[in-house]
Amino acid sequence: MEPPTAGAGAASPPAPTTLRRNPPRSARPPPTPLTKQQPSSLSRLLDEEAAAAPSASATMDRRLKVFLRIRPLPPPSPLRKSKAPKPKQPPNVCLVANGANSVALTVPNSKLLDPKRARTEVFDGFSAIFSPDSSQHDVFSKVMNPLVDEFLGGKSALLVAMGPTGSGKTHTVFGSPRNPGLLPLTLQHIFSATDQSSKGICQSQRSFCFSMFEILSEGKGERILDLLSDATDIVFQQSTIKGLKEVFIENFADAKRLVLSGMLKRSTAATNANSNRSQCIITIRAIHKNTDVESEKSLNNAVLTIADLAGAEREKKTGNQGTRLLESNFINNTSMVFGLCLRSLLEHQKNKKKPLEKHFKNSMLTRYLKDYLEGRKKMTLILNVKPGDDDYLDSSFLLRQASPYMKIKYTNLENFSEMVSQKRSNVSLICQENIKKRKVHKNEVVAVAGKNAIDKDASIKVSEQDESHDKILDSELRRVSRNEEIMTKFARALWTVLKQYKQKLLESENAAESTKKLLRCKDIKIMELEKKLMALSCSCKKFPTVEDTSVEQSHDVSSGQVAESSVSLSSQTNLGSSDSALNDFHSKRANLSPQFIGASKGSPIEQSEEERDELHIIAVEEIEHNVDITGVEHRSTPSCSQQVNSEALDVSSSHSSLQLQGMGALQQDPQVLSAQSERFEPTVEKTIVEYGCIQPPQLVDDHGGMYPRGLNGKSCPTKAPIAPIKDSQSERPTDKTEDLPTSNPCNRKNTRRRLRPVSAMMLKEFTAPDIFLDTRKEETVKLSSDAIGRSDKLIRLLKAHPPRGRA
Ligand SMILES: Nc1ncnc2c1ncn2[C@@H]1O[C@H](COP(=O)(O)OP(=O)(O)OP(=O)(O)O)[C@@H](O)[C@H]1O
Repeated sequence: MEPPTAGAGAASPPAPTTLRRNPPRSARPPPTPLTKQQPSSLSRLLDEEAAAAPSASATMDRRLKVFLRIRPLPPPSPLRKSKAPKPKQPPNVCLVANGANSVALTVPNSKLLDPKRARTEVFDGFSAIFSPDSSQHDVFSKVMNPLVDEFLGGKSALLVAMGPTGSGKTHTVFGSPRNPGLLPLTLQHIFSATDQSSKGICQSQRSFCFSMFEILSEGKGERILDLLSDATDIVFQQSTIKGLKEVFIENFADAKRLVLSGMLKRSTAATNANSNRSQCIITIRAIHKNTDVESEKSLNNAVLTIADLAGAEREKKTGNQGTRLLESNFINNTSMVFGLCLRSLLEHQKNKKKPLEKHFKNSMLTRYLKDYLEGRKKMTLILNVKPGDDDYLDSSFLLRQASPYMKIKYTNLENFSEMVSQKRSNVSLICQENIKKRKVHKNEVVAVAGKNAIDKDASIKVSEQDESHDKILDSELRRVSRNEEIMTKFARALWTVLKQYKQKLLESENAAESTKKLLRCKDIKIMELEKKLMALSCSCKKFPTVEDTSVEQSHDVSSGQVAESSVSLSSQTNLGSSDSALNDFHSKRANLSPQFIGASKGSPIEQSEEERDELHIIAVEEIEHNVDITGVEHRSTPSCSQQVNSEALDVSSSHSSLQLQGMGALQQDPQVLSAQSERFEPTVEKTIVEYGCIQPPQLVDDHGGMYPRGLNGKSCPTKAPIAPIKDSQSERPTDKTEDLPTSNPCNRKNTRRRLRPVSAMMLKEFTAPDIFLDTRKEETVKLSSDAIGRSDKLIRLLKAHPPRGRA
């Protein structure tokens, strides 16, 4: 029967796709001489190169060895055995060994998207493939025996068992009493070899230290548990474990007992997969007891390490939760970090420019195995896999992850270790020399530098240190100078700002000075106005008291002044200078207006009551008119004069009221006048209290005499005083009886209060600095206090000299 053609392919199943990973490299055959003649120089060279070139097996030896062990399929469960009928077909297997160094992984039908397109992956390049029927001894002989030999030869070695959970890692490493694993077989081999050597092959006597511990998760961290003791103070420091118990083992029986006790202590947790939840590490350290120096050197520091990693697991499969989930994460994380370290090493070996990443820092296990993961010591991997279809994903993941590791090379391990030790010794020597040389002067060091190599290195080191020191100093100086420059600029800017502020301050001081001067001028003006007002009031007071004296007319003396002069006369009479006042009045009389003159001439003394009343009315009107003129004048002057205006109004109104009183007093009986003067006393006091020492009730004239200036209308409720100026202006009464009731004390008071805020406001314009306002207040207070004293004096004088009424 002919094979199916391409055209008949539709009826036959499609050919499976096969991927090959890590195909074995064919070693280049050594060149063979063409003839048996005398070899030429070229052929000699080729021969030498062939001899120098490593053989294929030697190349393979230098690579990281990766073994694959396929565990047998688990036997059917007893329940299945008893009840279910025995399946005719064996369970499907996805992983089969298809050679000495390769396996084929076929995607199971259940995982195929297209069942017609089967897919198989072939993984080549393993050091050996152990089929499910392989024994522990087979594994030991191929995997462990070379490592033990190297260990006994003085080289450290590491075996790591990797694989998914339940794949047979623990079985491979520890085995069972009936079927011992790699560790028991190794111990047995070591002690059998030691026994042989002790029987005469080697004169040296060896002993070994055995330790066993595990790294397990604790919360979100990791911790170490010693499996040979109950010590709890175990600390991991720089790839070494402090506090870990190391037990001397001198024979296989002791070692076997220790392994069993450690196995019992190893923490296991019952998960669905019933797996170990920790990374177990066993170390065997060789100690040479002989005094032979060379043997001791070769055996020292040789450690054989076997690591049984916890199996990576999928959460979906195990159904872990809570703490178990944390453990699972820890296990998977450790496996991942382990793989990353090896991948980084491979990348670094492929391309030296790529740095060797420090992934080992991320896990305690990888930190402990740092030297192996960085390629300084030799390591061997044994991958444990399960061949069933159900484990396809785990097996595929592991094979894909680990197959690249086979390309990791261990080249020049001895040289590397020698180089490292040499480097370390050099470094220590240099450090010692540096400590010494630091005490010596730099020139002396340079002089001594040429004597020997160590001294040379030391001097170079010192000079390098000096250079670096100089560089640091330079950078520091630059930084300091930059800072200084910045500070200088800042200080300049600050100085400029301060200057500007100083200038502004001077300007404001000048403005304050000018304001002070202006205020002084205003004060002077106020004083002058007050004096003028006083003079006017004095001249007005003298008119009505003396009527038989001829006076000359004066253009600046008004009838109001004449009216006021009557008050002045009465007051002056009260003050005890009636004669001089009369003389003065006579002289002033000459200046009176013609109408007054006529009036006085007509009936100088024998004036009827009606005429006198008319004269009084005229006098009052004239006073009001005069005061109105004064008020208008003051209002027309700017701001500060408003104060004067208000004061003038006060004065004029007070004078008017006093004038009325005085005139009334002239008409009344002296006893009545004295009674009225008695009523003045409390009135004056009340007025002082009301004014709050702001408006002085009296003023002093140029001659030191005191004149009544402001007696409040309240003091004479029975006698109505003249109405406030504003009222009198607007409603100038033609009838005296209508005017009197409107000029009550209350109205007067209100008028005064209305004027005060205006004057205060205007004053404020000139007294922006508070200090001047305060000064002004002080002056006012002083004047008020003086006025109080004077009013008291006036009252006393009035009491002592009551005004005399006319006969
Ligand atoms: N090659 C083998 N031959 C016979 N039985 C095996 C083999 N490999 C494993 N087994 C059995 O499979 C079961 C699980 O094996 P083991 O405990 O070694 O798995 P594991 O990989 O260590 O799991 P975990 O990582 O979870 O601890 C054990 O009962 C063991 O006896």
